[in-house]
Amino acid sequence: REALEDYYQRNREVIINLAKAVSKTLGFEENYLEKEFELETGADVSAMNVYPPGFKPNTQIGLPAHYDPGYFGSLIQNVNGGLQLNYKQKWINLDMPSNAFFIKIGDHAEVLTNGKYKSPMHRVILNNEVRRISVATVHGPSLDTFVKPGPEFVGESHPPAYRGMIYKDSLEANGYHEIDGKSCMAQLRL
Ligand SMILES: O=C(O)CCC(=O)C(=O)O
Ligand SMILES: [Fe+2]
Repeated sequence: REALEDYYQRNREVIINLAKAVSKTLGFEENYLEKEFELETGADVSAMNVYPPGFKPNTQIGLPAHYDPGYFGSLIQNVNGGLQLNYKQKWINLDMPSNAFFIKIGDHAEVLTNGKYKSPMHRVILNNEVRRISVATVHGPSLDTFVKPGPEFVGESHPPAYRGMIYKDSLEANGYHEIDGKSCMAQLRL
């Protein structure tokens, strides 16, 4: 329990610092994302996943294709291999050592940036030999935050590509992170 608390605390420090760095990269002041997503009361949800070894060589699905809500998603795992990201309609294996920390863009960063940043579709393939354990955390805005494309990302050549929604409602649209291939993105895309 102590180790987990320590992990989540440090995890959040990294995430908030990354939010500052990304805000600056986007050309804003460093608290831009923290303000837009009201991160003082941000809602993080974490899942600990255990995947058994597979029986057939690298084909069995451990977790079907889906998108994650939130602005960033972070991941640690005990063995390399398993997570695949969809890029240009192809599945790419994430090559990530077991001592690494992986962060990806979530659906609500895609909405805020009006599609400038993309939330990758991903899935998990069972490893043949070993059991895989992962801790995946969805870093979300405050539950009451209304997330819509930021005015800075909308213009004549960039009409809004997503509708706005209260974060809590988009979690509901997402089936509260039930993995069934469904995503709030289907309802947010215009
Ligand atoms: O176990 C993993 O690598 C990913 C888990 C995941 O995508 C999730 O919990 O949303
Ligand atoms: Fe996921």
